[in-house]
Amino acid sequence: MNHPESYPPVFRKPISESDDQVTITTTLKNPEEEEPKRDDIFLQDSSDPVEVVPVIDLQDIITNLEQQHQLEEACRDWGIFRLVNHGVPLKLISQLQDQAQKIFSMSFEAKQTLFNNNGSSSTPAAVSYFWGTPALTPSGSVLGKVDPKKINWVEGLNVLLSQLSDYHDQVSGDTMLDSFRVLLEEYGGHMARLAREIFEAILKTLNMDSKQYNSKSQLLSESTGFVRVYRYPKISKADEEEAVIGMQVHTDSSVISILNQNQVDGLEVFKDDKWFHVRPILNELIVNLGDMMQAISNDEYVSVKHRVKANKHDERFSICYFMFPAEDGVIRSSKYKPFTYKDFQAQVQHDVKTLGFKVGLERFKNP
Ligand SMILES: O=C(O)CCC(=O)C(=O)O
Ligand SMILES: [Fe+2]
Repeated sequence: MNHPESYPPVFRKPISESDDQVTITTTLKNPEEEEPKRDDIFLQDSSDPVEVVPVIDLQDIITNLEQQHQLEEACRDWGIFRLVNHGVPLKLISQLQDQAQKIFSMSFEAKQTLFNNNGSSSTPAAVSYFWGTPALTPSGSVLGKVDPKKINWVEGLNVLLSQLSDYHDQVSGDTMLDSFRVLLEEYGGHMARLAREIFEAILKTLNMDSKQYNSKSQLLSESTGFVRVYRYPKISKADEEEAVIGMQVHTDSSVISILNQNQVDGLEVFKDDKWFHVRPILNELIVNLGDMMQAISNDEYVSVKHRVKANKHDERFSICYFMFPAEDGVIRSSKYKPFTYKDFQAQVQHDVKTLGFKVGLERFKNP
């Protein structure tokens, strides 16, 4: 483990030696997920099927009928695809990855101080630091309780893109944070462009009548976009004996999520009762559909179940972007009661707090 002092204390010793007095807690457990079994340890060397995730060329999806057909198949059968020709400079991606690595290698205490004391409920922090769970409140603090035995071996920075301009004043003088902010702004701009273009192409494949909605921005609102930057520690030999997970099985609540990862394996998707690796390939982004896209498409398309395995060879970094419908935009489709993203988010927060897991779309299905 590089810079052990940079990790949350619980990650510094093998899980078998951890005491159970962990103060943060939660789990966003998928109700369909079975308890991890000894033979389902989330490790890297298992004999999972190799990946065959479809590849989509962004340049072609608006105009090329064949690519539109492939996009439709990818959304229907997988809910995830690799994106090529996306126009995001490789240099920007690698600079952002480098900067994130530098920030994560600061001491745990420094990260806690730097990122957790600068927000209020009316103005949430632009960047907040969390670990052990991906389940956060909209303003970026940890939601609910974590079962210490099911800690997600991940730490992250939650970046509210709409708050980044204010962040400028807070970080002035800190060169590292200021260049992180500048890179995030540029990256966020590219992600919003991609989400819009992909969404447009997806609506086309659905032959959706946009008159059903007052405007498309109800379904996909740029102001909701946020970024999560993750570091997954390399796990130690002793931890292999335990069921270690990087990130537990879940579906995203978003319309669209866009991911870039360093060259370290971990992400897996669930299809036809099997887990598939989504291997990192240089200069490709991974796009997955979330719950809101599934509802908008009236279940034609899938919000894909995915998870991240712990890796015993290397640290893994990933940067995920999520875009949502406007809070008050009503989603209407015959399989669901009309609902807004605000309703959905409130229900998810309630379920995670009271039940310990996200129930998700089932809550809004018509009987
Ligand atoms: O780190 C990854 O590859 C995936 C993260 C993820 O699934 C999420 O943040 O929802
Ligand atoms: Fe996810």
